[in-house]
Amino acid sequence: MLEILKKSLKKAPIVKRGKYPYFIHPITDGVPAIDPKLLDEISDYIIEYCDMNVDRILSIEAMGIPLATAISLKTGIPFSIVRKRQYQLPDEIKISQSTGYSKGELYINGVEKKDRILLVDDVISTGGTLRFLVKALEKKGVTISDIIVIVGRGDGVQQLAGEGIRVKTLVDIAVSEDGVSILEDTGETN
Ligand SMILES: O=P(O)(O)OC[C@H]1O[C@H](OP(=O)(O)OP(=O)(O)O)[C@H](O)[C@@H]1O
Ligand code: HPA
Repeated sequence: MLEILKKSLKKAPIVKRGKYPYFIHPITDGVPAIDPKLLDEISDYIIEYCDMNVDRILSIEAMGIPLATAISLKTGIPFSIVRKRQYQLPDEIKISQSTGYSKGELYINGVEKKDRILLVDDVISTGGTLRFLVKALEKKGVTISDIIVIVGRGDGVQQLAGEGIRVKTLVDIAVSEDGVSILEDTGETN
């Protein structure tokens, strides 16, 4: 199950961003290239595993976009993108983004209070990005059917679980300066 994803993760190179060992992978970086077979494998799995009874898929710029596109094409469900750019639309929600290696702002547009959404992203590490996003969506009154993330690393999933936010991952990994290893049977979907 998810063999293309696991095989490709084991080959991911590591670079240091400050002290943070950052793995580089097609799904999390678009580098070196996204194999359509990989996207196909992942999107089929998500459609099978998640509650797809939703009005909208919500993804986060940048690397949530190919995932949401693939799922949208297969299901006919439209998707919105949480952007790093401000639009100054009347209902825009600004949130802080904090990862293991960066800080910035994200801007939510295109979701309505009555919406039921599937939230999809490429990777969770500290959980900083999803924490603020989920809280802002809940405050707006949006219903989140599932939060699905392709790769789990670090303790973000556990941290958020402790705060009542359930994140499903397809594959969990450990990352060191030497490379990526797959943690079998630790993710909720494995
Ligand atoms: O759990 P966290 O520590 O918050 O890290 C996860 C976030 O980090 C990446 O965002 P980034 O803005 O770096 O990525 P991208 O523009 O390459 O998608 C990724 O897409 C997640 O949104
Ligand atoms: O190690 C990583 N690689 C790619 N994207 C990421 N987002 C958070 N951590 C990482």
